[in-house]
Amino acid sequence: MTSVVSSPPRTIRIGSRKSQLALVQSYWVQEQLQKSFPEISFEVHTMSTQGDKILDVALAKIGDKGLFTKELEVGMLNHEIDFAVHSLKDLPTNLPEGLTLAAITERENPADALVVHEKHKDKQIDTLPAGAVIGTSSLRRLAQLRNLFPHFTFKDVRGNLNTRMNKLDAGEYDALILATAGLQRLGMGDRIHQILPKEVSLHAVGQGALGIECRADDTELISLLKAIEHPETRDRCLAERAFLRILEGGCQVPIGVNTEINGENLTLTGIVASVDGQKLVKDSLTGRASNPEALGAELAQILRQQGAQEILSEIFTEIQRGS
Ligand SMILES: NCc1[nH]cc(CCC(=O)O)c1CC(=O)O
Repeated sequence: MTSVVSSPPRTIRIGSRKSQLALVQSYWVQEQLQKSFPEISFEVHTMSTQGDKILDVALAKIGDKGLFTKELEVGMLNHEIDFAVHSLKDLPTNLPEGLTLAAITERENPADALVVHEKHKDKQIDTLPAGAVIGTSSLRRLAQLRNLFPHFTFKDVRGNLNTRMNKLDAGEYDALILATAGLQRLGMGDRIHQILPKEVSLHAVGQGALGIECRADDTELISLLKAIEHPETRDRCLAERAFLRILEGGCQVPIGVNTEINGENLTLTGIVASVDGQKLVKDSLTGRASNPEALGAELAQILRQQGAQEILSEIFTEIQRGS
């Protein structure tokens, strides 16, 4: 037989955080790629990120973006790993020089979910009693719920999903607000008591989707990764990310979105709220799904004209003062 010159089979190293959710997501991506490319070997390499180490400080006060992604990005730039799997909502809208968002996978239900203590099993978000202690670590959830339900008490909650559930079941909270997608991926979908409608809570940008980041010059890998991209999720998430990119200014802020695709059209709804839930700017825009980033940017400008910038500037000043 004549020998054929071919490049040696490539091993592709996937970088993942060590959290249970991150591992489930990374192994899912590995499995999908392995099915599409049986001749390539895909290995998962784990790394701790800053966000995994700081567990006792409210996330909103740490304020820095990229808390869950930085170490993985350094690993890619140093060629220790080839790509990283992120919960898209944890991936900053501006990536470091040299890296790119290569693919976005099909999203789970992006909505927030209400999880209740057993004693409230006959209740919904709008029938929980006054003074009910609601656990959330997100300013976005806090602001929107405070606006509609000022009679609740809101308390920060950190730790992995099991820790949070244990705190709820032990009676430290009456209910928690968590991402539907995270609960489903970790096999705790049965704890979802109510999926919050978009009138109650607009979800985070990119919630429920996975973002795959790699070196911008690794064109071979980028074309492989397209095999697991979900075009509709990508269009929706690119509109959401463009909206956030224009509005944000350096920390976790109460910004929520919803997107829907109808045929050729994409509808983006966005909200910017003050942390006390008193001020709230919300609007929707429909345009061609083929130009999602322009739509996101345009909605951001519309909300700015309606006062979003004042709300955001106030939040940045408060955080800088350390309040
Ligand atoms: N901020 C932490 C985080 N990052 C991704 C998810 C859940 C999965 C997802 O939204 O994709 C969560 C937990 C939560 O918000 O309840």
